[in-house]
Amino acid sequence: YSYYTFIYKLQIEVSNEEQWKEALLAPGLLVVDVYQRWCGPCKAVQNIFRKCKTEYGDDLLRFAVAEADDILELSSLKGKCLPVCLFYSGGKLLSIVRGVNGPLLQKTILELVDVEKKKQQLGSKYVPEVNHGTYCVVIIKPDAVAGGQVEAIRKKVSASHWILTQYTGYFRCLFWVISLRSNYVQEVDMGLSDCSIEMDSRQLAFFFPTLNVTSDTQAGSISEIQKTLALIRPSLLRKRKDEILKTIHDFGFQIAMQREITLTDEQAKEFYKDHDGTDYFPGLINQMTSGPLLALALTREDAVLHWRGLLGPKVVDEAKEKSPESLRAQFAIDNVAINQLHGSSTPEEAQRDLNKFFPTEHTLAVIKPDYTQELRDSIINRIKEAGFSISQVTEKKLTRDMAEEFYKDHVGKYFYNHLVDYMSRGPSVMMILSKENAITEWREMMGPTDPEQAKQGSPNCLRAQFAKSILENVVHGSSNVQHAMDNIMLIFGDIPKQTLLKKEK
Ligand SMILES: Nc1ncnc2c1ncn2[C@@H]1O[C@H](COP(=O)(O)OP(=O)(O)OP(=O)(O)O)[C@@H](O)[C@H]1O
Repeated sequence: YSYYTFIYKLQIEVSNEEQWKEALLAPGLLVVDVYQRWCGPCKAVQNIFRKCKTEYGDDLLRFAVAEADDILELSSLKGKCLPVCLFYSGGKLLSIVRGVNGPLLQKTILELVDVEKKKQQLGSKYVPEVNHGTYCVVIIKPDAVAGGQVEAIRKKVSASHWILTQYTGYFRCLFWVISLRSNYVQEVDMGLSDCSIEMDSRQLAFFFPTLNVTSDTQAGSISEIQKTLALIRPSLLRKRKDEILKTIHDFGFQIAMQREITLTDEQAKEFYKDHDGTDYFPGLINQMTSGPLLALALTREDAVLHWRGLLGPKVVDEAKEKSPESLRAQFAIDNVAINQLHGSSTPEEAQRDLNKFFPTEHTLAVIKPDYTQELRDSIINRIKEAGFSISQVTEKKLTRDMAEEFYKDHVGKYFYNHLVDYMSRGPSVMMILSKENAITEWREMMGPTDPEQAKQGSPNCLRAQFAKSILENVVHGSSNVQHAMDNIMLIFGDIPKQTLLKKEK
């Protein structure tokens, strides 16, 4: 097309890719009526366009007609031209209006021309306004979740003008709320038959009862943080450990706990006892015991469903064929028929799985003498906030004999007598803390022995914040399972031992 046709004709005709590119690059708003050969361009919309041109007409508003068959980008509209009008600026699709809807066409043109004017006036200072009122619910159906298509769908959403603001799991579906990044209505074509998108306030209210659609999109409350168990099987762990850990991280999971472990035949059979008798059972057990595997406790919102969604089909060949993007396809190991990644199927199963690989541990925590009531309460609050349960608690003054026994490993050190004096001069708070990984996590909360070193390396730890000196360093924690058992016995005697053993079962 030429400058002259543009001036004299209301709509330029675009009939090949070159013209399409040229039309998209020109400045201002481009309104394209997409038609199909058998019905021709829509006469009714031309009247509306002419009216708009006279009313708002300036060189920021251009019209075109294009045949769906001629242009690759428009080919998805074949059979759907009712008519369909597309609105472009700077080569980007901004909005779609279907059908001869005069008021909507006029309103859309007016709003978008207005945006073009602002862009022209403000240049690089122009910031698009965000319309918080436009929300959609995306339902990702079970087949798509199980088929490992979640990530492909997420990419499509974020490549468009939509932002994922909330998500939740329900039955075996994922529900997302997406909201518009920009100021106009736009349809999203996910190009996936498994994904239905609907705009319906009843759905929103049902699945996201706390969503406040008038609030800032980022402030919407994200669903609960969950934990799930992921297993990286021995062959993958040997060959591509760093890569799979990076991928897990990239997908927004935190690794709350990890443990490398070589399972015995018995342990593997117990873990997969529901699969006993299947033809793949011997291969699975063989693979599970062929070396160390890595057990991970992964956390993020809806961790269980998200991790399952990424894994894809269980059978490696099926994963490769149907969901090549899925992790089981991406991280398949040559000549190994068993998939390399496990994930719990439900939150209940996740809890059971996690307990197997990260059993509840008990540790002895002590708030050392001279604490104030306020300090005691604030340390106990921190303990609870960190997710420990306090299985037993007592306040008691150690006798000198008990203090000597408690710190017997330090006999002969220059600070030993001072330490025994300090520990026996007033009451201490003695607690049994229970949690997976309790020993390590409580020691991390305490921080290094010397508060000066603690202030440098971990300023939020208890010793950095409350310790007076390396000797009077506020808190104690067992250093290993044996110490924990010995000291719990020393302080609490026989009864809790039985309680603890019962809990461990
Ligand atoms: N160099 C030192 N000078 C003075 N006191 C020390 C010194 N090193 C350790 N202590 C005291 O002895 C306690 C036991 O020392 P240890 O090396 O076991 O440290 P910890 O395991 O960090 O502390 P805890 O056993 O009390 O949990 C310390 O908490 C501290 O009260």
